[in-house]
Amino acid sequence: KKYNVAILGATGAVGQEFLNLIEERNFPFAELKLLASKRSAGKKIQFMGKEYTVEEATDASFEGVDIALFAGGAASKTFAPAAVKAGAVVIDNSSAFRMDPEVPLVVPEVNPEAIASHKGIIANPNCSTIIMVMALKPLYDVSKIKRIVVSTYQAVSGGGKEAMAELEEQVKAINEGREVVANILPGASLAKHYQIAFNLIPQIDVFKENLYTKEEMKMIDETKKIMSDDSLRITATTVRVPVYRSHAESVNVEFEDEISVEKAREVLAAFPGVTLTDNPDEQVYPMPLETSGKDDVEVGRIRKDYSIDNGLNFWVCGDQIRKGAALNALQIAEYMIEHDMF
Ligand SMILES: O=C(O)CCCc1cccc(C(=O)O)c1C(=O)O
Repeated sequence: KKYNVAILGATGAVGQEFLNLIEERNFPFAELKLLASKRSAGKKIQFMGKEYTVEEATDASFEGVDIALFAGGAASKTFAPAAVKAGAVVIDNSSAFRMDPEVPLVVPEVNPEAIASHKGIIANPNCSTIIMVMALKPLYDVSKIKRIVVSTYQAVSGGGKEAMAELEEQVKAINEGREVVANILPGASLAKHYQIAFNLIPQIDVFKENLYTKEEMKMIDETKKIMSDDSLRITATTVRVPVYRSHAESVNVEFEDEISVEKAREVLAAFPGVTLTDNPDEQVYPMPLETSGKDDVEVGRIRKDYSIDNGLNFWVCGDQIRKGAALNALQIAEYMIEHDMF
């Protein structure tokens, strides 16, 4: 069986990755519609030997569409109702519906059982959340998690193509002795912008009343929903780093019971979508340059946290555009096809 697919936000970094993955994974599509804002409409995209013209998204765009892949951003809130009404299943990479009790928030390797309760929209979690829960799930199955402390080192790709271009341009300007310009990071709509080249910016998205950023609160709130455990104690610090495509995260976990490093390595190595990259004797550990372009998240630096009972530390890296966004969303659609849920 083949499915009529629409990609909303087809011209952005995530939209482009959807196309790469649809081809690479032989996703069974019949018709393919590329939708974007008025600004990008009319753009021609070559895909699998055919030329597609990007159309401006309207409510009518979703007639006859079976699977609507939303790359993210504000358009999701605008068009999700019409897409659902047209009978499409929306897999939305934006935060618009993630915390809606009617909307499953899914990482297919972690909580696939949540998909069945969908009412037309399935939410793709925030990239940093996806990457972290891929490592947490196999460990949680061994012993219930009490508390998580995570610090992230997030690639500029999370700020979109423009943020990637900004890093590249700043490095060039520095090498050529030209003035360094910052217009995008830490966020295009924020009042102040800072150089990211050779710098770290401890702000991703806006600050909330509680002095956390939206990105930090997403990791906290979304992880509880995905793990179905509101008793989880989580704190997060999310930082922008001068890396192109992969996010890295330092995670500290306190469990109910002790888990040995050996046991942790065993269950992580066995978990689909995770690669164990952990051998200090050989200086082997995950690095963003290595995980970019790959499907799996990689886990290493696994060690006991001797400062508490039943604690472990680990380091996890994953491609933010791939498993952090487009791959996870496409895997949700693949799961639904495999389990005949359309
Ligand atoms: O910056 C990063 O490294 C990740 C940010 C991802 C992101 C960017 C803009 C808007 C949203 C959003 O949907 O709210 C999201 C999201 O939460 O997926």
